[in-house]
Amino acid sequence: MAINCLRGVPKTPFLSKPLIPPSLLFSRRASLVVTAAAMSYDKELAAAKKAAFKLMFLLYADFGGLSVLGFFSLTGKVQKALLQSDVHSKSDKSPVTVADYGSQAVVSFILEKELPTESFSLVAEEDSGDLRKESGQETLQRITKLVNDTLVNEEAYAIATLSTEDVLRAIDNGKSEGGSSGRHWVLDPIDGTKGFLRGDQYAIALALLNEGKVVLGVLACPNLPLASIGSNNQHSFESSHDKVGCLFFAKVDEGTYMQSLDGSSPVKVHVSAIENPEEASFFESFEAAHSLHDLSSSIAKKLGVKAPPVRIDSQAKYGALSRGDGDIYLRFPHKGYREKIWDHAAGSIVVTEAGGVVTDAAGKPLDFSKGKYLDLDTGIIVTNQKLMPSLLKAVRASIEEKVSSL
Ligand SMILES: Nc1ncnc2c1ncn2[C@@H]1O[C@H](COP(=O)(O)O)[C@@H](O)[C@H]1OP(=O)(O)O
Ligand SMILES: [Mg+2]
Ligand SMILES: [Mg+2]
Ligand SMILES: [Mg+2]
Repeated sequence: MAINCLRGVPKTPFLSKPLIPPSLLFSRRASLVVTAAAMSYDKELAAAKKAAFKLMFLLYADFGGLSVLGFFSLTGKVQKALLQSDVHSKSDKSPVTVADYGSQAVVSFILEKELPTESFSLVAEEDSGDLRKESGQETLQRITKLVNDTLVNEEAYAIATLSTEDVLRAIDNGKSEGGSSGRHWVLDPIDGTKGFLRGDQYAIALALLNEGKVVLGVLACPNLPLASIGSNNQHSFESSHDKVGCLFFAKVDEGTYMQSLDGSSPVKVHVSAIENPEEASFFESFEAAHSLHDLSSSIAKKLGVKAPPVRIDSQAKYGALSRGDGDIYLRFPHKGYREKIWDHAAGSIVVTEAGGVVTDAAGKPLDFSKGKYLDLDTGIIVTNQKLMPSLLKAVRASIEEKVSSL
């Protein structure tokens, strides 16, 4: 397996925290240290992984017959074909499916049930507006069935069958505005819906913000092969016989881990250690409408990158980069597009905890504390620490060239 990894599971963070020196006792700093020590986010991570794994099994293309969790009457292939056939268009013309809504309802429901003592705030992509209209009733019935099928084995929740109203409420839990104080979950229920519909890459991306910072992220990529998807290895994931389905997870200061669907232990992953741009490869969006491919290729040329771009959908790019499949991710949306926090929160912690760097085109860290939008300069660039200075230089030069040619 071409992954930079060390086998092992995360250590219990309590054991590695220093004791508080007497001089700090009763001071404001001491209370901050105590608070930080108390915040292991273990149960939050467990809840987030539970929701993401359930959805991975639900959406996994070649699930057929495998009944590890035993909660499906349909095989994955049939299930997924049904989900992919039910597509609607949102007001911004982007597609939304029963899977997007169903995934948001399932995550919202599981987080609330698993973390009953915490106040619950969720910033998520979908809302129930269209499902409350007459024209949305059939779709709402299908979503409700999907959610009930997914939760059927959760006896511990002691729930009766969920009604359509329960499902609408679970989706609308995602209406929080986020911000710089308190805790907020951030969810993209299906990131890369176009990739999902094509049978290519997509992700379920869930992160937790605390005081405006991402402290935990789970990125489930049901179609991502366990083997590297480096630049010489582009193929149709659906037809691949390789093992597919990877879940990445990261907690602040504890590294990034990857887990497969077969129940094996998580492996620690690292970004690549490449220093020479000539040996580097880069990821960008599959959809040209999502990112300026000509700007990326000008940057790559200036840097001296020789390999062609690896074009894949969704935050699977962050996951692949976190395990060293590629070295750079370039994202330059068309003018006027505003990036949302749910498109980067989980991916960014997965990469930074694996040793990488995520900034805007000006080299500033992403700021997740401003509500549902990221307020940033021009684009998003991701790479390892060694390559970042020369990448930033190439980005600046290419942007200047582009501006002066207009
Ligand atoms: N016009 C756009 N420009 C940039 N990103 C977009 C645009 N429209 C949708 N997106 C979002 O970009 C992300 C996918 O980008 P990519 O696959 O190119 O990396 C998704 O989050 C997608 O939303 P969605 O979550 O609805 O799929
Ligand atoms: Mg969408
Ligand atoms: Mg998205
Ligand atoms: Mg989405």
